[in-house]
Amino acid sequence: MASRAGLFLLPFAFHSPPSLHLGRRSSSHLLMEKAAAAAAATRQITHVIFDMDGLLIDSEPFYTLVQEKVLERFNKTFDWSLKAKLMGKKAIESARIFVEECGLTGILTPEEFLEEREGLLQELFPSCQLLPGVERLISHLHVNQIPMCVATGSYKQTFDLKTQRHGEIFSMMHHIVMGDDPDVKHGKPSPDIFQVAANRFEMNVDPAEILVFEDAPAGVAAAKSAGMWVVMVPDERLDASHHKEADQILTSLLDFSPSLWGLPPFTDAA
Ligand SMILES: O=P(O)(O)OC[C@H](O)CO
Ligand SMILES: [Mg+2]
Repeated sequence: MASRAGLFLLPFAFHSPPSLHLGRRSSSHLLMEKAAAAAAATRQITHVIFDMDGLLIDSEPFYTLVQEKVLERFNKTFDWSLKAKLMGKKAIESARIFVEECGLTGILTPEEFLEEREGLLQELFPSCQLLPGVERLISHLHVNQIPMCVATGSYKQTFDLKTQRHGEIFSMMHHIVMGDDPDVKHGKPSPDIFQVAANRFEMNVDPAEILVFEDAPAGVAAAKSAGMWVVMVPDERLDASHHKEADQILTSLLDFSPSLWGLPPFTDAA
């Protein structure tokens, strides 16, 4: 379980391929290996890819609220074990899972569910706020000229609604890849969206020099399949069994330490 201190580094030697995991250790082992891993960190991160929903902006509670509303009509309840399967996926893919898992096949089609959900979300999305630590980290990476981008399962239409108040932050991104991008054949947990995002940086980037920030199990799996490192910032209601694949778990981006990944350290005391 990630320590409440917020920093939990899975034990691995930084020079090993990011997909190699040694599994969990006791906490004392962890602390030793964390120090060893940090000291042995030869892997320099040169580029960063951010997930969006639930990582940069607080849109996930709106998805939960609306999905609860839809289920109320059928006297069914929504829970986090289902949410864990939906997060980060392309809209139509998560809709199919929702209808099937909730036993609504033949009653509500995924397309009908999406239409109802997106209709309810239209009013909520414009009030999406940035999550803690986002503005500080993105501004810091921008000032230090670290290339970064966004890779989100959100479609363009909902992306514009969610980000309309945060133009300055998203303007610091080199590019933004969305769920309805024609080059993204499969949604997370397929690696497609992170591979497309990596290929759109100015220069060829070794996936092992890319750090991904994600909140969802599907996103973490996609980043690992793409051969990248991944910091997971999960909602505290997400069961810890979904944390396994991440290279680091944080309770908030406020706890992120850039120098642990070879990135320029924060200079403010914040
Ligand atoms: O990839 P994310 O986390 O920005 O999320 C995408 C949403 O789940 C879109 O439906
Ligand atoms: Mg997300």
